[in-house]
Amino acid sequence: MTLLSVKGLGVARRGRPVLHDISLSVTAGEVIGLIGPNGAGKTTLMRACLGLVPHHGESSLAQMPPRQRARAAAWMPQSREIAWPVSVETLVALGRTPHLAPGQRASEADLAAVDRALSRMDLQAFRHRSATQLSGGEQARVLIARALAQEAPLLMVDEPIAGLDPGHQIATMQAFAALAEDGCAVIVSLHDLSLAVRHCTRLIVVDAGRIVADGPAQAVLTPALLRDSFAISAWFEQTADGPVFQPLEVLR
Ligand SMILES: Nc1ncnc2c1ncn2[C@@H]1O[C@H](COP(=O)(O)OP(=O)(O)OP(=O)(O)O)[C@@H](O)[C@H]1O
Repeated sequence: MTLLSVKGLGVARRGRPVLHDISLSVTAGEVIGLIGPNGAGKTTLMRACLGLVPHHGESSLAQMPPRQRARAAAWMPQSREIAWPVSVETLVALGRTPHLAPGQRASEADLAAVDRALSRMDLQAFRHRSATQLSGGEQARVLIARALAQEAPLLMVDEPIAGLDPGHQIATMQAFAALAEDGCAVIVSLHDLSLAVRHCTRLIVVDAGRIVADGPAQAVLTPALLRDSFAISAWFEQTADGPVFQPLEVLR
């Protein structure tokens, strides 16, 4: 099942084109790692797909009315700001808003979705803590949990694992893989190519506002692409423990 279809998407910022002619489709079961150097256009691409920035071209999500879109896709932006000192549980429950009519209280099913999200992000012990009093990494996990609680078919997350400790980085990527196995899809932007290689079914490389590669890690992360887009060399092997990727040198 196709969960996102994009054709000829482009974005200009302050009159300068930053995204050019992007076409892609996302299918249930995929964990797509959106990778590329700083300023390449990853955030802009996700925001344009969601209709959050002016764009030209087509995105199936951008065309939906906001309420329908919020049920079709959950979005966790890069900004980690939590403004209100509400409990973790209350904040994560906000993820259920698209499923509630105005004034409607959360049902047993909504509370169960909140529990699942807290559990997936290892936050049960934090349930009653004030979200503003958590560490940066803990707050990031709360915001991921809020997006998970939405239980939308497509999850779009912008650098969700930045600032998480190694165990929670791996567990978060595994949670995304489990969602995909359950028939959802995930688009995750990230800079950690080692984790991208191990946990994503597909990598999309954005460079200077264009998709320059799209496919399985082995086909995408060639020495030439790593040199041209990331200016690095790397060691990349299929091992008995799965694919292992280690950046080695800067080539510039
Ligand atoms: N509001 C804005 N006004 C002007 N230019 C912008 C704006 N937002 C983004 N840009 C520019 O658009 C380009 C793409 O930015 P974007 O945030 O999408 O990159 P990114 O790939 O997500 O980068 P990073 O890995 O550093 O988060 C950059 O050149 C950036 O400076």
